[in-house]
Amino acid sequence: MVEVVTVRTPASAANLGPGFDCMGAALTLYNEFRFSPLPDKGSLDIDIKGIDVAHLTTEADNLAYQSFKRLYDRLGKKTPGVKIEIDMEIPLTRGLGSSATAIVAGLMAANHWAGNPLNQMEVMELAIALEGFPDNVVPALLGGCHLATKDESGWLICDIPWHERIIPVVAIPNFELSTADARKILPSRYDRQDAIFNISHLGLLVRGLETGNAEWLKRGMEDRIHQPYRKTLIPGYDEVKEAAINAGALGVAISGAGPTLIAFVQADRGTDVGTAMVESWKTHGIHVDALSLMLDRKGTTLEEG
Ligand SMILES: Nc1ncnc2c1ncn2[C@@H]1O[C@H](COP(=O)(O)OP(=O)(O)O)[C@@H](O)[C@H]1O
Ligand SMILES: N[C@@H](CCOP(=O)(O)O)C(=O)O
Repeated sequence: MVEVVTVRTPASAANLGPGFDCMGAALTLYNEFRFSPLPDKGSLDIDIKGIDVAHLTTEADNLAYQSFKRLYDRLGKKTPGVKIEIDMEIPLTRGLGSSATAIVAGLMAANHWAGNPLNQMEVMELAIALEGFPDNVVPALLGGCHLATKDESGWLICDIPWHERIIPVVAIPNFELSTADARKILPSRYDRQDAIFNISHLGLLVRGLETGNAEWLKRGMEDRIHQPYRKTLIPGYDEVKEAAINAGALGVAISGAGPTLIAFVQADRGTDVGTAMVESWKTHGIHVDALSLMLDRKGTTLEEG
């Protein structure tokens, strides 16, 4: 008999500038998913509360259920009846990895109910395949800041040291930008100089995160693979970024596919930087919530009951 399980999964900021489709960090903002058994195989009941619930389906195409079912399909087993209660804290479609939380939670719960036939790496590979890129699901699952790369021998996950004085501040505008739409506008080929720019800046960013070095962080969050294209979808991007830097941000980048911007600050500058971003966006008629968060170091947790 399977038990009720509660899965708590953190938000994530992917890319962090030059780490497009490979690097991301888990943040202390969470969605919670409670899975309870229903007697009839294949039956489903979904109940969602919290932020942005009106935008989510409670039918079988819900991403948490799709992911839950995907694991049973992979095992060649019939999906058991399940009630999923979701408590949303992470705003939807804003570049904070809400889709990754649904994928990771569905897979983790199903794996647990099935008796853990897949190890953590196998669950992660399934999650990456469902999301299409690794930089949200990997930090969401493991916590911390991670880089993921793949070659013919499979995925390799590398943890990125994070200086304890670096605080992530996210400014979340009140409009949505779907990741699919924000990927469509990217070119499929890049100039060699742009590739070199990104490779060198990712190196700077990694060392900046490790040491807290302000110059390395500021320049290390620049990139030429996605931000120059995506900023055209984010009204006020240049001004808001400048306002954050003037208020003391160490560096600023689009969080994931946007429209949220993430600034790194030193401990005591979170409020100043958040307020500067809110005020700057206000001049474009855009309401913004600014949150001073921390790096989540635990990743996804699963508890019985
Ligand atoms: N808690 C959730 N439960 C079910 N589906 C979710 C949940 N969170 C996100 N999703 C799905 O993910 C989509 C948003 O994904 P995406 O455009 O990648 O934005 P984000 O940056 O928030 O991940 C939603 O439209 C919805 O289909
Ligand atoms: N690397 C992806 C990350 C998307 O993150 P999300 O939180 O916006 O879903 C991309 O940049 O497309």
